[in-house]
Formats: sequence, C-alpha cells, structure tokens
Amino acid sequence: MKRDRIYSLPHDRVGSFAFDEQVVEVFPDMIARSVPGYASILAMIQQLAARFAQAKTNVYDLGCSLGAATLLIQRQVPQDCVIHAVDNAPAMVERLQMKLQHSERQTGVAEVRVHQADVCQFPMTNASFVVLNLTLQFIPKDQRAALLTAIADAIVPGGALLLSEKICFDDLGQQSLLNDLHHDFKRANGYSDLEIAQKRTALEDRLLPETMQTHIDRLETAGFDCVAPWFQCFNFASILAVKAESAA
Ligand SMILES: C[S@@+](CC[C@H](N)C(=O)[O-])C[C@H]1O[C@@H](n2cnc3c(N)ncnc32)[C@H](O)[C@@H]1O
Ligand SMILES: O=C(O)C(=O)C[C@]1(C(=O)O)C=C[C@@H](O)C=C1
Repeated sequence: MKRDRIYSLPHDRVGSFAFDEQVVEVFPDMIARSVPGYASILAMIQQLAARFAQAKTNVYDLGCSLGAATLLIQRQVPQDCVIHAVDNAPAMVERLQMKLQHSERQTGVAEVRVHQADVCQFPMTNASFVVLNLTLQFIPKDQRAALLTAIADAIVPGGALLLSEKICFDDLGQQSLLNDLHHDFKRANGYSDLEIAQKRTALEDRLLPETMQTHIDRLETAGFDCVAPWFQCFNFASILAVKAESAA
C-alpha cells in the first residue's frame, strides 16, 4: 500500500481537494490514517449487510471509492442481489474496475456493477441496503435532502441506509476539543503539522460537515422510521436509518 505524502512538502498554493489519480494512488493509506474508526465502520458495514440485504434486491455503495465496503458486502449478501458501486471520480472508478478484473472470478457471490455517475442523479430502486460511507459530506448541502429522500423512497420495507460522516458541533468547546483530538490522531499516524494544515486548507470548501442533529432531522424528514446513531470516534460518526417492515 503506497504511503500518502501528498501534503508533506510545502505547496505554493493549496488547491481544492480532488479525488484524482494522485489521491487514488494512496487512498487506502490516506483514509486509514485520517479517519478515526474507519476500520470499525467497515467491519460493521459487513455485519449490517448480512442483516439488511434481502434476496432479489439491489444494494448500493454510493461514493464507493476503491470498493472497500463493496467487497466486504459482496461476501455477505444473497447471491441474487446486485451490488451497485457508484462514484463520480473517473480515477477511482478506473482503479476499482481494474481491481475487480484482477481479483479471482468468484462463484456463488453477488454481482458487482460499477458505475461512474453522480450519486445525486443515479436512479435507485428495490434497494434493501444502501451505504453512504463518508460521501454525503462532499455533496453540496442544498442537494443532500433530495438525495436522502430518493434513497428512502428506493428502500424496501425492512431495508436500511448506513450513513457515516465527519460531523461538527454547535458547542464551540466540543468543536475545538474533538477537532484537536482528530489532529492528534493524524499526528499519531505519522502526519506532520504541515501535512495536517495543508490538507485542512484543501478540504475547507470541499468537505462540509454538519451536526449530528442536522443529519438525524434530515433522515427522519426523508422518510426513515428509525434513525439510530451507532458509532462516534472524535468528529466522525455513523448512523443507521431503517425503513419499517410494512404492517401485515
Ligand atoms: C471519502 S471517499 C468514500 C470512501 C468509501 N465510501 C469507503 O468506504 O472507502 C468519498 C468518495 O465519494 C465520491 N463522491 C463525492 N461526491 C460524489 C458524487 N456527487 N457522486 C458520486 N461520488 C461522489 C468521491 O469521488 C470519493 O471517492
Ligand atoms: O477530515 C480530514 O482531515 C480527512 O482527511 C477526512 C477525509 C474523509 O473523511 O473523507 C478526507 C479526504 C479523504 O477521503 C480521507 C479522509
């Protein structure tokens, strides 16, 4: 796995963060060293897929990057599910397609279809399990409610959405403490102060966090019946939103 050194030297001008070839090259290392709890969230996505994916339905991994969640989900869902892995970054999609071609052709597992598309425009239907793992934070705020409503509308009774995000806090003390703890986490994982500062500048207008309450309210309005935050590590959190089984 190639080590992320993208921001290790001073940049004359730090441009806006993009999921381009340079990022794709180091992405597994970057995300593991940057997101507290990433490995735990992935492990639980695998467990949740086993619980929520239903036979003859679609499973969506929206903003799939290199398919970390997709490949874990594939091991858990019924063989007659179709897993749609969606990302709008050409470099990510190309690398994921290569990865899938080179991985052994597995028998007895659900088919994965990779799509290069904007998740806000992507048609979804008959879905039992949908994953938005650290993706909504990159979508313009005014498009988030429509996306979550489209997801809720596409989910069958008893299905669920897993939403993980970087979050912010109304309380200034909490915001400052959890932000500092996140930076300590990055430092402990080998990032220098320069790397942390330059990445922060690059993400400033790209990754737009919201509070836990904003996420909960929006998921309820979108049509989910049970909205349960289940994980938080510093300023990263994950929420499970479930559609009720239909009344008998
Ligand atoms: C932090 S990464 C997601 C990590 C991934 N879900 C995982 O579990 O490893 C965010 C991804 O969302 C994708 N993305 C951002 N906005 C998008 C959009 N509007 N449509 C599709 N993909 C998008 C980016 O290209 C990037 O690959
Ligand atoms: O918040 C930060 O400092 C991050 O680096 C977070 C984050 C993310 O949550 O997606 C940003 C970009 C990369 O995808 C990896 C991690």
